Amino acid sequence: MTTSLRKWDSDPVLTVEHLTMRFGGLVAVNDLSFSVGRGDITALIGPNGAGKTTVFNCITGFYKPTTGMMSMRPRDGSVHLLERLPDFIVARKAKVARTFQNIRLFSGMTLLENLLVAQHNPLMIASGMTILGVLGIGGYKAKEREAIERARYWLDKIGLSGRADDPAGDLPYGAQRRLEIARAMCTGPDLLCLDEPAAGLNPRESAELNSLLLSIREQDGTSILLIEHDMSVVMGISDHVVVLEYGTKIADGTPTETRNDPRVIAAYLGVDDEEVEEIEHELDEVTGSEGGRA
Ligand SMILES: Nc1ncnc2c1ncn2[C@@H]1O[C@H](COP(=O)(O)OP(=O)(O)OP(=O)(O)O)[C@@H](O)[C@H]1O
Repeated sequence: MTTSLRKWDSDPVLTVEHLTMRFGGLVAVNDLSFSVGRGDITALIGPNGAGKTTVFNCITGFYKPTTGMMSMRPRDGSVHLLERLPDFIVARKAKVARTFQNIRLFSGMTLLENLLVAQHNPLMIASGMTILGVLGIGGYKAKEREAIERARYWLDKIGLSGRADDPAGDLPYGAQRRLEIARAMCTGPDLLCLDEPAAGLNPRESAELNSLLLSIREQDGTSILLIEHDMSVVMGISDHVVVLEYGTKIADGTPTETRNDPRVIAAYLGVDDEEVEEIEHELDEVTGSEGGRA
């Protein structure tokens, strides 16, 4: 990818500037700035405790950051400063959806019901919160039909149409993960934030996940920000990788650039600062030159 194609510079959907999050004396995220390109798959990676989930919690309004600014620009041309919004407005107006590290489906509800619950807000608004909605007067019936169609579209896309009426809790683990992504997509987001979507998946499920995320990017035009430890997912499908260590950004670039960055290698191998130069030297020998790394 050449510099001119870096969407995160030329057309960012999300810009995070000088984000800091402190918990008492602990600085979980330290003066972090990065952008997510519109239509890109961006991976936020780093060792355990690096601050990745905290960044997600700030973006999605679960935490109010200590300092910093996060601007979200959905396709409708609006601009939203996420640090000023409560979480339900982040989802509804700024069009940011998320999944969590631990699956949070309604396991007793059917697959279809899980996808309809995600669309509860627009349905309530269409009902006018009145008896008219219950009677099917006004736009409620049409909105309800749209919600069912959207749910069926996503069930089809994740390959689970045949199980629409089964309880979500009966699905195998990998299918539950896909259902969570479908549920987030039913809210019509411009930015989909996924917290370790490949955790616990076997290689076949991991490959299915990669295809699903690529098709979300290509067919639905939704930008994706994902936290992931599975390097086959990160390196296989990402356009852009941002690396954190102890809350601080240590690398930001294409997958190839970050994979070969000595600071990233050092962070993952857990080596000391002095050893980074040695690794840098070894990498130069392998790649032939400084420029060969990118
Ligand atoms: N609500 C909280 N209160 C206090 N400390 C917190 C809170 N949330 C996170 N932390 C601390 O902030 C640091 C970053 O945690 P975070 O969960 O963001 O890391 P992570 O990179 O997502 O880790 P992992 O890959 O293990 O999920 C850790 O030291 C964690 O203990």
